[in-house]
This record gives sequence, C-alpha cells and structure tokens, in this order.
Amino acid sequence: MTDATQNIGTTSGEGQFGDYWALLKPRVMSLVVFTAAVGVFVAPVSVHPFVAMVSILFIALGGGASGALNMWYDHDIDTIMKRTANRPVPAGKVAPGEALTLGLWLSFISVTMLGLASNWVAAGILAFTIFFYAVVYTMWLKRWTPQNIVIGGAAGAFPPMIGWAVATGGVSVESVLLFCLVFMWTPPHFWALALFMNNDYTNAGVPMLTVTHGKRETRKQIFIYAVLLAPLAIGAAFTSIGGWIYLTAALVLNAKFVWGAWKLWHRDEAAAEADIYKDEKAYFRYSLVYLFSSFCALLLQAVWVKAGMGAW
Ligand code: HEM
Ligand SMILES: CC(C)=CCC/C(C)=C/CC/C(C)=C/COP(=O)(O)OP(=O)(O)O
Repeated sequence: MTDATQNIGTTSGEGQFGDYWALLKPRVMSLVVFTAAVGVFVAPVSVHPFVAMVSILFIALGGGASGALNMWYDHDIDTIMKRTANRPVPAGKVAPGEALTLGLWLSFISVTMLGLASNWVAAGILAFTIFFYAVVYTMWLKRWTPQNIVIGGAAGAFPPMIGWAVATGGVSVESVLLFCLVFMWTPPHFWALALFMNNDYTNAGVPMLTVTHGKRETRKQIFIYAVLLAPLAIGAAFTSIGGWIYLTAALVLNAKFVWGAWKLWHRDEAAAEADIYKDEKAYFRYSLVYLFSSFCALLLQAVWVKAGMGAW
C-alpha cells in the first residue's frame, strides 16, 4: 500500500514513467473510478458502450489529475510522513512544478474531453470534484480542521454522481444517495488508518482527529459514522437502484462494518498498541472490501433488473 516507485537514483525533473504514473495515485483512484463506473451502469438510461468507456477513462484521468495536484501541494508534509516520504516529489524524482503542470493539464484535458464525450453536467461535476479535492480539501481543510476528511470526503463521494450524470445528463435522488454512501463511509475508512498512522500526522502537524481529539474519540466517531451509514446503505435497497441482490449484500456488509466499528471502539488502547494495531489495519482493509462489494452488488442488481428479471 504505497505510492512509491522503484526508480531510486533519478534526479529531480528526470522522472521516469512510473514516477509520473504514481503522481496519479492509481491504487486509490482505481476504486474511485469503479464507483463512477457503477454510477454510469446503474442509471436508468443506457449509454453507448463506447461513450461509457471513454467517459470513465476521462473521469479516471481527472481523478489522477487531482492526485497530482494533491502531491504537488502536499510535498512538504509528504516528506515528513514515513508512509509518503518516498512518493515521487518528496523522493526528488519529480520536481514540484512538474507535478503541478501535469495536474493542471490533466484537469483541463479530462474535464474538456468528458464534456465533449458525454455532457457538460458530468464535466462540471468533475471540475468541481477536482477543485474540491485539490483546493478545498488539500490546500485548506486538511491543515486546518479535524473535520477535514468529513467535509473533504465529499470530493471522493462525487464520482458516482459524475457517472450517473454521464448516463442521464443530470442529478437525481438516487445519485445523491450514492454520494451519501461514499460520504458516510469515508470517516470510518480514513480514521481506521489514522489510528495506526497517527505518529505520521502528529509529526507533520496535520490536525487529524486522532491528533486533536485522541484515539478514544476517533474510535467512537468511527462507530457513529458506521451506524449512520448502515440505514442509508440498507435503505438504498428500496429505491429504484435496489432489489434483493443488493439488499442481501448490504445487510451482510453493513452488519460487519458496524460490528467491526463497535469492536474498535471498545478496544483497549494498550492492547491495540501491543499487537501493532492488527484490528485497526484489518478494519481499514475491510472498509475497502465494503465499498467495493457494495458497489459490485449495485452493479449486479442493475444487470439482473436490466435483463428483465425484476428487482424482487
Ligand atoms: C477524503 C477522503 C479520503 C481520504 C482522506 C482517504 C485517505 C486514504 C489514505 C491516507 C490512504 C492510504 C493511501 C496510501 O498509502 O497511498 C487510503 C487508501 C485507500 N483509499 Fe482512501 N481516502 C479517502 C477517500 C477514498 C475514496 C472515496 C476511495 C474510493 C472510492 C478511497 C479508496 C482507497 C483505496 C482503494 C486505498 C488503498 C490504496 C492502496 O492499496 O494503496 N479512498 N485512503
Ligand atoms: C474524479 C475525481 C476528481 C476523484 C477524486 C476522488 C478523491 C477526492 C479521492 C480522494 C482520496 C484520497 C487519495 C484521499 C487521500 O487523502 P490525502 O490526500 O490526505 O492522503 P495522502 O496523505 O495519502 O496524500
């Protein structure tokens, strides 16, 4: 789980392809793009497969662009944090100005091309998402408030709405619901990681909740968001994008998400430290399985319904 590349030894400004690729945060963005793709396919309007494919590609490019802008701005704190120290910019493989240029160009290309390939509502939401992650979250919230990832999480929640807009040209209750699923999922996802990466954030002076309010409060907040997410996620089964396949998956996935959060909350801090945050790491990994599986279930449900088999 690292963005580091293997090109040790190149000097600033002489990065290799792998270094520029790493600037796009490909691993994180793969799941982001998947949620966007599901947004395209669960929408009630069929899109030409070529338009769908090209649009998803440009959403991916926009996500990558926002990652490069984030790595440009954050290279000072990325140098301090162990997890990020060997990213291309802090490692001296790519000059900060290059990351900025790449981010700006890819933003421009992705938004323009998405507008031309699908529609300008989708392109507008993509532009706003890039702005929200790169400027609102990275440049402002991240270094200012422990609510950084709660508010900033909106950036990661927009992609399914972009996908939905690619198909329908607009926004609807269902696409807002998809937004809410990712939005409410983000705090447990990130704070689980913050519990075992707290030293990094403390050293870099980033006011994550674990740093400002401590791990006990963070554990409680993870549980609260998991509990708030569950009825939304299960409730989605009873909307036009739901049905029995999704409901079955949502019941199992959310039960495990809430139960895991409950256990994290009641975990003794000394015990957690003694076993090097095994449960916290497992919960972070499960957060990824949770989101991926929930969106897989939505996709499967849509295929089932579109094949004429009915939602229930
Ligand atoms: C503000 C919102 C979010 C924050 C602050 C956040 C934070 C993080 C951090 C710090 C990591 C570790 C990354 C690394 O070491 O490179 C991570 C990993 C990951 N995140 Fe998030 N995340 C957010 C939203 C999302 C969203 C919306 C998605 C997908 C829909 C996502 C998917 C992933 C994936 C797939 C990984 C694992 C990457 C790997 O294996 O290297 N994250 N997240
Ligand atoms: C289509 C589009 C524009 C999508 C953007 C989606 C998006 C905002 C994803 C954010 C996920 C992410 C990498 C957060 C990392 O936070 P961080 O920057 O604090 O983490 P770091 O310490 O690993 O850099």
